[in-house]
Amino acid sequence: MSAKSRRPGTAGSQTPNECVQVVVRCRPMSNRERSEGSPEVVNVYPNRGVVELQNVVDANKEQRKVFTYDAAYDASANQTTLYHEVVFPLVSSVLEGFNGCIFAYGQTGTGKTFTMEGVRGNDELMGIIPRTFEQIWLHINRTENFQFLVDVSYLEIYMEELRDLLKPNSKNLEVRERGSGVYVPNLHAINCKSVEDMIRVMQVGNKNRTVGFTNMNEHSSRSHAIFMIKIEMCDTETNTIKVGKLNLIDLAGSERQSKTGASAERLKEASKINLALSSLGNVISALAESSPHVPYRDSKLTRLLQDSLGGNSKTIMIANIGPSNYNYNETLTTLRYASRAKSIQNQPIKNEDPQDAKLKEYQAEIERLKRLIAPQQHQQTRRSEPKKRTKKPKKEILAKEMTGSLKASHVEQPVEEESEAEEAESESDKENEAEVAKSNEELERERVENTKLAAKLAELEGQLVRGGKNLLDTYSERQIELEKKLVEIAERKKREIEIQQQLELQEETTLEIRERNVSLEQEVELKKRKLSKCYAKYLALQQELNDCKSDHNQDLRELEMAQNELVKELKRQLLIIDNFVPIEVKQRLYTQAKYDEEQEEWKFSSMSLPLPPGGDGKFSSKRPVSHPQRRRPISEHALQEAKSNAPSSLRFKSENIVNYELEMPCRTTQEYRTPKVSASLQAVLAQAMQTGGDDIDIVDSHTNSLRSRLENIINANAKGAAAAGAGSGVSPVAMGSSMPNVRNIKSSRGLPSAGSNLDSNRRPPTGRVATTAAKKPASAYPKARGLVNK
Ligand SMILES: Nc1ncnc2c1ncn2[C@@H]1O[C@H](COP(=O)(O)OP(=O)(O)OP(=O)(O)O)[C@@H](O)[C@H]1O
Repeated sequence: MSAKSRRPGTAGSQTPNECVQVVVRCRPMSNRERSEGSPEVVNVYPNRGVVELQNVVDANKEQRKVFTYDAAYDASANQTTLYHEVVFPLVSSVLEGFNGCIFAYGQTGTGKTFTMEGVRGNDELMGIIPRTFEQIWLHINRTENFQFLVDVSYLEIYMEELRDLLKPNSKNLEVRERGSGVYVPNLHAINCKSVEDMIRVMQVGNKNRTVGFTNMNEHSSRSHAIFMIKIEMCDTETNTIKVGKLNLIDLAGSERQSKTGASAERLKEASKINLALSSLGNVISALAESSPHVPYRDSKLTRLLQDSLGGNSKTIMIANIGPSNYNYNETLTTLRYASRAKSIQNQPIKNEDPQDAKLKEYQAEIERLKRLIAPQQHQQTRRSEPKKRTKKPKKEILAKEMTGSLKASHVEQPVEEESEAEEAESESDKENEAEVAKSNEELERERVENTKLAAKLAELEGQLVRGGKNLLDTYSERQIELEKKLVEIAERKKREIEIQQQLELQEETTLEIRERNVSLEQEVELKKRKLSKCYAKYLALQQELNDCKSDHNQDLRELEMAQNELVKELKRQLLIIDNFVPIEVKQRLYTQAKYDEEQEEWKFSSMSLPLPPGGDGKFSSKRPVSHPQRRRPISEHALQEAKSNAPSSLRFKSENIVNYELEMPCRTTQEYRTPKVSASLQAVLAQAMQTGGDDIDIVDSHTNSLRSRLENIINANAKGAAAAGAGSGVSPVAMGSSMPNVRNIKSSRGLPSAGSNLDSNRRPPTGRVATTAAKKPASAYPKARGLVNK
C-alpha cells in the first residue's frame, strides 16, 4: 500500500483500509551517555524516512541495519515540526468524526513522555497532548453553525490494574466490549470548555500517575497512561451529529531488568510492564502476519488498544529510540517492532449519528425542559393577573351590599339582619383570603420548580459549546494562514519521502533494464555484483535470524524470571493456605471458586460462611425449634399441674411455648489444642529469622509436588463446577462457558501447566505426570507468545 492511501484525513464516512502510520524519533545523547563516552550508533535520514543502526561492538555481526518508516526524526527535530507533520492531520480527522490514536512506544528514557506531554510551562517544548488541545479549540472557535460537547477522561494501567487518574479512589475499572468498540464502564469524564480546562484535567491526572526512579530515567513512567478525548459535534443546520474520539497514550518503557537497577518492587513492576509490552508485540506480530487469532485478551493494554490496532481507528505509532550504543539491543528491538507495525491495517469509519451520543440526549432534554418551562411561565402570569381582577369586584360587590344594607338598616331593617349580613361578609372574606393564599402557595411552588428547571436548562446549555466564537480573541487571520502553510509544507514533505522511497525501489529495476544493453563480459561482471549483493542480503537475513533467536532467548529468560517470581508467590500463598486457613474453608475455596473470564478475576458463586461441623454431636448447626403445627406431648403430671393454681404451674396452662426454655447443647467450646506447625512453615520461619524476612525461598516439604497440587486443585474445582451444574440441572457441557476452563485458567493466569519447570528445584516428575506432560505439549507454553518447550 502506498503511503498516500495511508495518510489520515480523507473525508467520507467509510475510508478504505489504511495502515498504522509509523514514525521513529531519536532523542539527543544524554549527559550520562556523553560522559561515559558511549558511541552514537543511530543515523537518521529524515528526507527518506530511513533509520540506520550500526553495530560497532560485534565484528561478526552485520555492520548496518536499515529500516524505512513513514517518517523519521533525528535529535534536531523540534516538537512543533513533529506535531504539524505527523499529528495535525490525524486530529483534523478526529474533528471530522473519526477515531484516532497516537501512542509512544520505546525503551525507558527514550523520550516518550517528552514527546507526548513535553516540558511543562515551556511553549516551545510543549508536547503532542497540549498541542492537540489547542488544535481542537481553535477548530471549535472557528466552526460556525456547530454545537460541540467535549469530554475528557484519563486513566492508567499499573501492574495490570486499570486506575482512573481523575478519581484515584475509584477501583475495579474493567474493559468491556460492545458493538461500537471497547470501553471502560464507570470511567469518570470531565466536560471541558477551553484549552485551559483540558490542561487542568491533564495536570490533575499527571499528579496521580505512578512514576518512579530507575537507573535509566529519573522520572520513569511506571504505568501506561491513556488520555481520552471525546468530541461530539452537531451541525445546527442539518441537525446531524458526528463523534470523534482520540486516545493519546504514553506507554511505560520496556526495559532490561538488569539495566534498570531494579529493586524488588521495580522488578515486579518491570515484569508486568514487559509482559504487557510483549503482549503488545505479539498483537502487532499477529496482525502483521494476518494471523487468524490476535491475542488481544492477553493484557489490559492490548484490550484497550483493540480498536486502534486492526480496528476502527486511524493510528500513529511513535517509536522512540536513543542514539547510544549502550542501548543497541533495545533500539534494535524497537525498530523491528515499529517496522512490523507498518503493515497493520485498520478500517476507520466516520462515527455519524451514533445512538449513544450524549449531545443528542442533552438536546432532547433541553427541548423537554424548555417545553416544560414555557407554559408554566405563561400560566403564572395569567394566574396572577385575573386573581387581582376577580378579587376587586368581589370586594366592591360586598362593599356595595354592605353600604346598601347599612343604609337600609338605618331606615327599616331590624338589628338581627344587620349582624347576619356582617357575618356573611366576614365569611366570604375569609374564603377569599384562603383562596388567595392557596393560589399564592401554588404560585410559589411553581416558581421554585421553574427556577430549578431553568437552572438545569442553563447547566445543560452551559455544557454545549457553540462554535464560531472568540475567533479574533484567539487567532489572527495571519496566524491561520501560517498554519495552513505549515500543514501544506508537512504534506509536501511526506510526499517527498514517499517519492524518495519509491525511487529507491525503482533503482534496482532500472539497473536491470540497463544491464540488458551491455556486452556479455559486462553482463558477467554485473551478475557477479548482483550475486554479491544477494549474498550480502542473505548474510544480513541470517544475522537477523540469529538476532531474533538471541532476542527470543532473552525474552524467554525474562519470562522465566517472572515465572519464578510467580512460583515463589504461589508457594507463599499455598503455605499460608495450608497453615492458616481452616480445612473446610480451603475445600470450599478449591471447589467453589470460579474464574470470571469477563472480569478476569476469581469469584465465589455464593458467599455464605462455612458451616461448623454438624454430625459429630459436638455442635449443632441450629438451635432446636418447636414444630409449628404439632402439639406438645402432654403428660399426666402436666395435666395435674395445669389444674393447680401454683405459680410454677403457669407453664403447663397454655399450649404455646411462652416459657419454653430451649435445651442447649452442654458444650459450646473445645479444648485448646496447640497448633501444629508444619515443617515447611518452621523452615520458613527459621529462614526469616536468619535473613530478616526478605525474599524467602520456600522449600516445599509437602508430599505432593507443587505441580500435582495445582492439578489436584484445578480438578477439584472442575468437579465442583460439574457437581454444581448437575445439581442445578445444567449439564457440565452446557456450563462450558461459565465453568473454569482448566486450560484457559492456566494460560490466562500464567499458571504453568504440566511440563513446565514449576518445581524445577524438586524431584523429577513421576511417570504419571511425565505421561500427562507428553500428552499435552501444546499447553506447556502459550502458543500465542511464540514460546516452545525448553
Ligand atoms: N527529543 C528530545 N529532546 C531533548 N530531550 C529529550 C528528548 N527526548 C527525551 N529527552 C529527555 O530525556 C529524558 C527522558 O525522557 P522521558 O522521561 O520522556 O523518557 P520516557 O521514554 O518517557 O521514559 P520512561 O519510559 O521511563 O517514562 C528527559 O529528561 C527528557 O527531557
